[in-house]
Amino acid sequence: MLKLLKKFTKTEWTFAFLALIFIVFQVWLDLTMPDYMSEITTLVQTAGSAMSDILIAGGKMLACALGSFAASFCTVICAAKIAANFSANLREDLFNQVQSFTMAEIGNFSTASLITRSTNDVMQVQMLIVMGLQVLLKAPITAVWAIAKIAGKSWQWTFSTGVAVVILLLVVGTCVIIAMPKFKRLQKLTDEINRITRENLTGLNVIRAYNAEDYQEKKFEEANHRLTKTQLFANRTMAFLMPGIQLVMNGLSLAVYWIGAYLVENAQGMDKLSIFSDMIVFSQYAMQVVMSFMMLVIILVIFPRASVAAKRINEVLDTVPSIKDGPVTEPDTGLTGEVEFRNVSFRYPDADGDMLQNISFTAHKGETVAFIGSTGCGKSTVINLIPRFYDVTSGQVLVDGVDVREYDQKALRNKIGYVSQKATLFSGTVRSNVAFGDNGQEEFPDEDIVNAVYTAQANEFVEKMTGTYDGYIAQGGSNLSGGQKQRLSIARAVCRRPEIFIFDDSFSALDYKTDRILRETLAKDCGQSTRIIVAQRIGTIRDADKIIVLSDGKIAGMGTHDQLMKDCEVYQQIALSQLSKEELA
Ligand SMILES: Nc1ncnc2c1ncn2[C@@H]1O[C@H](COP(=O)(O)OP(=O)(O)OP(=O)(O)O)[C@@H](O)[C@H]1O
Repeated sequence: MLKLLKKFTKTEWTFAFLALIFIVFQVWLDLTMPDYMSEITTLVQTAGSAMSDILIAGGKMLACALGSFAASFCTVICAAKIAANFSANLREDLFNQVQSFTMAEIGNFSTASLITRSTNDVMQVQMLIVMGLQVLLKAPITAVWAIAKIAGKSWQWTFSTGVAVVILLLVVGTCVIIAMPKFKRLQKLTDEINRITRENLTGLNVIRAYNAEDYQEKKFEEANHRLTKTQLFANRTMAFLMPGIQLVMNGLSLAVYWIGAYLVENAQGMDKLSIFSDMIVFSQYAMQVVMSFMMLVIILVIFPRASVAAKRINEVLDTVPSIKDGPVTEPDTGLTGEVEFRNVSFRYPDADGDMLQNISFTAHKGETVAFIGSTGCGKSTVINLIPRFYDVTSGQVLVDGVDVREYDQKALRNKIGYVSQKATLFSGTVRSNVAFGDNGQEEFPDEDIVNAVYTAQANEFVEKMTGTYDGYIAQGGSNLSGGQKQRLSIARAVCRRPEIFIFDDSFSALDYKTDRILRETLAKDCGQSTRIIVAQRIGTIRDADKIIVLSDGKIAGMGTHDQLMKDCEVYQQIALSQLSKEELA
C-alpha cells in the first residue's frame, strides 16, 4: 500500500496537507465544545446565574458545532479529490503497463484478472484513501488531544477509559485476524466471477446453440455462491465490531457516572458542583477517545481488502515486460522488405518441448512466401515471431538484415502489415478501422483509405453501407459477416503501406473468386511489399514464389508448387486432398 502511495503527485500532497489543517481545526472545535458544556452545567447549578450567560455559552457551543461541520465537509472534499485523481492516474498506469505486456504476461495474469485489477482493485484502494485520509489522520489526533485533556482529572476515570480502550483493541484485533484471510480470497473470487461472465458473454451464441445455458448457469452459481459465502463470513465477523464498540462505549459512560456519583457523594460543599461538571466534561472527552478508536475500526474493515488489492495492482505494475525495445529504428543494411529465419527454435512459456525446430528461410523484397501444413503444426507460431509477439528460444529472426530483438518495437511494427487469423475490428466506423493505428507517417489521407478498401475488395459492401466509409462498425465487427471482417482487416494492413505483409490464414472466410481477385489486386497494388501468407487452401498459395511445408514444427519441404509436387510427400498429400490430379496438372 505504501508503495502505491509513493505515486502521490504534488497536487495530491497539497490537498492532503489542506485536509490535515481542516482535521486539526475540526478536532480543536470538537474538543472545545465540552468546555462550554461544563460552563453551562456550572451556570445552571449556580444560584443567580444570568440567562444571557447561559445563552452566550450555548451560542459558542453551536458555533463550534457548525465550524466542525464545515471543516469536516472541506476535509471530505479534499479526500475525494485526492482519491479520484490518484485512482485515475493508477488506472492509466495499469492500462499503459498492460499495453506493454506480451502474450506471455497476459496469459500469466489472465485477462479476467487484469480487468478486475484495473477496475475493482483500484476502487478498493480509492475507498481506503477517501476514508483513510479522514479517519487515519483524525482518530490519532483526537485520541491524543482528548487524552491530554482528561489526564489528571481523576485517576479512576482515566483508568476506566484505559480499560475500555484495551477491550476495544482486543475485540477489533480478534475480528480482523479472523476476517483477513477471507478478504484476501474475495478479490480472487471476484476474478473468477469476471472470467465466467466474460466467457458467457463472448460465447453466447454457442451456449444457446448447444442448450448449455443450465451448465453455464451452474458454473456461475457455484462461483457466485463461493463469493457470497466468503463475503458473508467476512462481513458477519466485522458485524460483531459495531455492537461490541457500542457496548464498550455504554459501559464506559456507566463507569464514568458511577465513579462520579461515588466522588460527588464523598465531596464537600462547592467541590460537589465542580466534580459534577468535571464528570460531564470527562464523559464527553472519554466518548471522543472511544469514538476515535471506533473510526479506526471502520478503516480496519476496509484496509485488509484494499491492501490485498494494492498488492495485486503492484504485481501488475512491477512486472517487467519480457520483450524490450532495442536501439534500431532504421537499419543501415540497405535492405527493405527482407525477412530471414536463421535456425529458429521456439518453445511456448511453460511448455514441455520446442514447438518450432530449426526453421530457416528467407523472403526477399516483393516475394510471396507461403506456409502450409496440418492444423496445429506451428504456422501461426512462425509468423508471430516476425512482429515479436514472442521472442525466439534460439536462432535469429531478421528483418531487413537486423535481428528483430535489436529493433525499437514501434519501428519494427511500422514495417509490417499484420492480418490476424481471427479478424479483429473495433467499435467505430469503417474509416477508423481502416486508418487504424500509427505507421510513423502522417495521418492516413482519405485517398489511401479508399484505395485500401478497393484493394481488399471491401468496396462492394462498404459503399452499400449507410454512411459508407463513415458507416458504423459494432464492437468486434459483430454487424459484419466473417468474410467482410476479413476484408476490412486486410484493408487496414494495406492502408499502412507496409514493407512486409503477414496474412495469418486471412483468406479462409472468402469465397474462391474473391480470394483470387484479392490476391491479384494485392500483387498489382502492393507488388513491392513482401507477402508472408499462412493458408490452408492450395489454391491460395499455388502461385507463391516459395512454399514452406510445415510438419510438427519442422520444415518438411520448401520450394515452388511444381517442385514440391515432385519431391514433397506431405505437400502432395495436402494438394491431392483438395484438388483432383487434373486440376493439379
Ligand atoms: N499461447 C500458447 N501457449 C502454449 N501453446 C500454444 C500457444 N499457442 C499455440 N500453442 C500450441 O502451439 C501449436 C501450434 O499452434 P499454431 O497456432 O502455430 O498452429 P497453426 O499451424 O497455425 O494451426 P492452425 O492451422 O489450426 O491455425 C499448437 O499445438 C498449440 O497448442
